[in-house]
Amino acid sequence: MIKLIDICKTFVLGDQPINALDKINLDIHSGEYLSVMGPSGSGKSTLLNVLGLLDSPDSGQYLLDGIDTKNRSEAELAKLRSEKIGFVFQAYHLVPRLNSRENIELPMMLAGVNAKQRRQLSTVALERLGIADRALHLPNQLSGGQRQRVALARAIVRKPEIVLADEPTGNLDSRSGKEVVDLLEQLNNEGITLMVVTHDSELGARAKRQLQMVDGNIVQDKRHEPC
Ligand SMILES: Nc1ncnc2c1ncn2[C@@H]1O[C@H](COP(=O)(O)OP(=O)(O)OP(=O)(O)O)[C@@H](O)[C@H]1O
Repeated sequence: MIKLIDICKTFVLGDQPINALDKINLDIHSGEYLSVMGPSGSGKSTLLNVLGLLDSPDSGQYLLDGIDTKNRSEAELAKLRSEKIGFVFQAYHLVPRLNSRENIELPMMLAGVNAKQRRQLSTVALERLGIADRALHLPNQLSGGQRQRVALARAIVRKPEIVLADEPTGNLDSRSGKEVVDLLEQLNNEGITLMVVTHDSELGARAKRQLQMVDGNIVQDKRHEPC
């Protein structure tokens, strides 16, 4: 489903180049559940951003469902993103002046989905995430856990093939965090590929495949042995 070949991404701060991704090679198959761990600055978020087509690599090849993502226009990338990828971020990234339903519908609106279909899909997502009674609330009228549910509803509303989650429980208390993880894992059980970046070793250990990054390299790629 995903193939990264010799992916490099360098940031230059002053005259100091930083190899955030240093020749990354990675194959991800449909339905996998991966965690990405590693020290701060090791390249985890950069990897997620490249996978999510939010950032482009400087060199190397990224194939998504066999499609070479290189030299694509922003419109083509946006289409691929909206059809195939859902994002969940630590800071939720909800639009403050839009209510839950509007936040969930916003990416569909930008993608040109008609109002009736948007309404149908957002209703299903709101119910699925247990926040139907919060449809008209603004983000600042919601708890952290509820905000993350809205963000999750927005991520899955168009049934993406892969959900990329960057510290999805980072701002949540342990109970809300567990609920969000349970929801993500349910999605994975239904076949969605799931990749979670986390500093939380307990959360990372739940994934069936665990990647460890150091200095822009994947230094460990461990799979759970079945009992
Ligand atoms: N936009 C940018 N400009 C300059 N340097 C950047 C930029 N984004 C990331 N970096 C650098 O690239 C390296 C990798 O950053 P990245 O955010 O991917 O690490 P991370 O493992 O996700 O860290 P953390 O766990 O702290 O979130 C870091 O050294 C960071 O300072």
